Amino acid sequence: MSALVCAGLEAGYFKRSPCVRNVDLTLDAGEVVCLLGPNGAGKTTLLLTLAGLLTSSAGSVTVGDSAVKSGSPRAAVRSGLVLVPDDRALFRGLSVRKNLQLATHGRTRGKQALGEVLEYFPALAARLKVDAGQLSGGEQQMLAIGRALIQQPKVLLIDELSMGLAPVVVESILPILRTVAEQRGTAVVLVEQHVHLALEVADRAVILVHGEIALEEAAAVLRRDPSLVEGAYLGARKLNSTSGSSTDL
Ligand SMILES: Nc1ncnc2c1ncn2[C@@H]1O[C@H](COP(=O)(O)OP(=O)(O)OP(=O)(O)O)[C@@H](O)[C@H]1O
Repeated sequence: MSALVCAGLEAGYFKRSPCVRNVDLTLDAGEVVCLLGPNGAGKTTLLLTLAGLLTSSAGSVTVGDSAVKSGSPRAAVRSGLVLVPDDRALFRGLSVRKNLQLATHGRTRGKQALGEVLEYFPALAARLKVDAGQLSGGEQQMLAIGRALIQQPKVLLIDELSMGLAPVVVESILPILRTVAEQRGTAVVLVEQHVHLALEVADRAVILVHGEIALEEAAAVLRRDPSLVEGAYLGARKLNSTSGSSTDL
């Protein structure tokens, strides 16, 4: 059974002009998919819709064998869809420990889950008493991912993992996601601007252009032939040459 099936998904901010259309996406348990695409392609919109923070105007989302109610963050989390948003949404004035403990609220095995997170991110174990706002960008991202992992996601959605981070920091975090996917069977959808780094850890890439899937291909194929990625992006740039994409191909 697939971890996530998204069929004919359509969503956006205005009724008659969806900015994500016809999205069919299936992820197996333990699979890491990087969601790529130029600025404004609809990557964040798709993740927000999967996380129930936007209501879809068409299509369906299924996690395991359960249909997920659209537009309900609570239903999404209960189904196992957990989002790490691009702003990380940490409680900056609370300690690392408190941020993690809050995520254990209402969870059975909360303490064990917290311990597991510290095993994935030993850097956080040394910073438990420090306020989240005092952490480095990389540590904040680890905390945001750690907090999401405490929710025991079946599907982990990570938006702009590298936002504000040096590539070397991104390189240290990405393999941990791979390990999480392999050890826990968590499916991961990763939005990442450093395309070559994302392709190193992903099984598959999905390239969104103007809200629709323009290319879906095994990461190994795209690593061997990056021109396929460039081709999909360039198609978008021809139509939108002033957008100033910040993506690092
Ligand atoms: N809150 C909003 N209200 C109205 N339109 C929005 C809103 N957020 C995004 N959009 C528009 O929706 C479209 C898709 O944006 P989205 O942020 O999903 O793209 P993205 O692929 O994540 O881009 P980026 O890489 O720049 O973050 C864009 O045209 C954007 O201008």
